[in-house]
Amino acid sequence: MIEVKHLSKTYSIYERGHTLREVIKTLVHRPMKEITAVDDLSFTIEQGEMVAFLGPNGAGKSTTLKMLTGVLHPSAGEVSSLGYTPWKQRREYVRKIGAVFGQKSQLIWDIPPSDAFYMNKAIYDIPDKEYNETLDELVDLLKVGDVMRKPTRQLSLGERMKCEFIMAMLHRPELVFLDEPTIGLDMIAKENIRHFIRSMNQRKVTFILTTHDLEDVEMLAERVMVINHGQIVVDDSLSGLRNRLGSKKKVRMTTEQAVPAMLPNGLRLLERIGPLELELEIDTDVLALKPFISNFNETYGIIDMSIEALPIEAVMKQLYVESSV
Ligand SMILES: Nc1ncnc2c1ncn2[C@@H]1O[C@H](COP(=O)(O)OP(=O)(O)OP(=O)(O)O)[C@@H](O)[C@H]1O
Repeated sequence: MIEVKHLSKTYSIYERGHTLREVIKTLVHRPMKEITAVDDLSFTIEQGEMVAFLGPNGAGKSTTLKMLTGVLHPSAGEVSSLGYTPWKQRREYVRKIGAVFGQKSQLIWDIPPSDAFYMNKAIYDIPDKEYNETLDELVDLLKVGDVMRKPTRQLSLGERMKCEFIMAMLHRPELVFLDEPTIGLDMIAKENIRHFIRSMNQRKVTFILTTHDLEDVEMLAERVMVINHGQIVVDDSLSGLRNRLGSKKKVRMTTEQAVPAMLPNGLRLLERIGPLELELEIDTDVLALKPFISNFNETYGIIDMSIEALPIEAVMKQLYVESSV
């Protein structure tokens, strides 16, 4: 469905001086500097996949998405998406794709979403029957029957985001790009939006998602692509990514006596919550759970304890750090 081969993007920017002397010098001669935002990316995405595109700030995610949506021309490489070269056949291509940007609205501030939907009907040339059926279905799924008739400016962020999704899905796109789709939403609104995305994905709509919200990733993604410095660091299933932590677990415990800062091999202090309460990371390949528990109980007296797998956040932190050196 999407085939990306050796995709690269280099931005040329003017270098600015730091000192007044340098700034004056650059008024006469402005030296150029090149920034490689995307560096030789190759991957394929099949129909019906739900892929999270992750990476630290400045990793090259937005630049990649802009090339995949056809907004930006690459410096090198090829993309075939739904049979189109996005930046060359943009007019035809945008009829097949949808996009929701958490930080950018596609609705019009002073008019109700229902009117904006009708404008999209005209833009995409959607036949009456198809439009009415799709709208009824989406309104029902997202429960925005009354909301969509109020001017957009009067809507809460959660209500507006639901309408943004309707706007993006009305022409029944096969492929949808989501950029931070749940940013700023409360827990209930996030869950509603995630539920909607999942139900569309069950109907074989392909989603490519970029987010810094790892809960979005845990709740939605099946495949995770991590990029840093414009290159793919990891391309794996969500469970495969979790397994990378393998034998590491998070232990939270309250003891009768304070645990000192110096810890045996295989243990790492994550957080000291109180004088007698702390969170540790244990690598069970180095230190097995059984001797760790009996040893700690004998020495410090365990009052309370919980052990759980490290969250995806820990994997990501490790990956970002490793790929930055
Ligand atoms: N229009 C531009 N001109 C020059 N440099 C740019 C431009 N857009 C992005 N960059 C640079 O390219 C690199 C990648 O930026 P990009 O916006 O793709 O990262 P990102 O992964 O989306 O980051 P974030 O998570 O912060 O949105 C950064 O170093 C950025 O400064």
